[in-house]
Amino acid sequence: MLITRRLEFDAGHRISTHNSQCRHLHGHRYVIEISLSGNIISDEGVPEQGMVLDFSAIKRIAKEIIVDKWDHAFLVYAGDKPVVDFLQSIEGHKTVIFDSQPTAENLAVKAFQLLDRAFEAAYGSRLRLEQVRLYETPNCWADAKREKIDLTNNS
Ligand SMILES: Nc1nc2c(c(=O)[nH]1)N=C([C@H](O)[C@H](O)COP(=O)(O)OP(=O)(O)OP(=O)(O)O)CN2
Ligand SMILES: [Zn+2]
Repeated sequence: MLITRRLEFDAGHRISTHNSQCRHLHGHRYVIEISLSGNIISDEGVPEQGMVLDFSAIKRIAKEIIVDKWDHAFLVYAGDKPVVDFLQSIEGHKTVIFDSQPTAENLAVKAFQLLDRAFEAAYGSRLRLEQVRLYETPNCWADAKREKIDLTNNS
């Protein structure tokens, strides 16, 4: 069985190497959809009877690991030096520095790597993170699927 929980957050970014609009500082209402596979719990009378996992448990982990950290932050590539320097000159600014450009693709992969570790720590082999879908706009999204991404570089 596959279940999915959707959450939303706001963040700023730019793609410093982009050849058009996206090189400018701007923001998005991002949407993240987290899909997990597992068996439906059939134990009689337990709170999660009939569920793979309570959707609120997915929300709790996603908020702690991704949403609360990225929401109202500026997501910036470490190699985008002018912007990194600018953001660091603002005392207390909420900035998240990535080792790659903050495209929908790279953010989906990063979210997958972080969430995979968290769900594995919490639920072991009972559940498996299968996909993280990240919408940058209602019309543009990227899917990080387990079988398609590198899980070795997840620092
Ligand atoms: N493959 C990717 N292409 C682009 C990315 C990306 O992350 N991966 N990102 C951008 C920009 O960040 C940009 O904000 C996307 O905006 P845009 O292409 O304008 O998307 P819209 O949904 O707003 O498009 P409309 O045609 O205006 O509806 C660019 N490319
Ligand atoms: Zn953008």
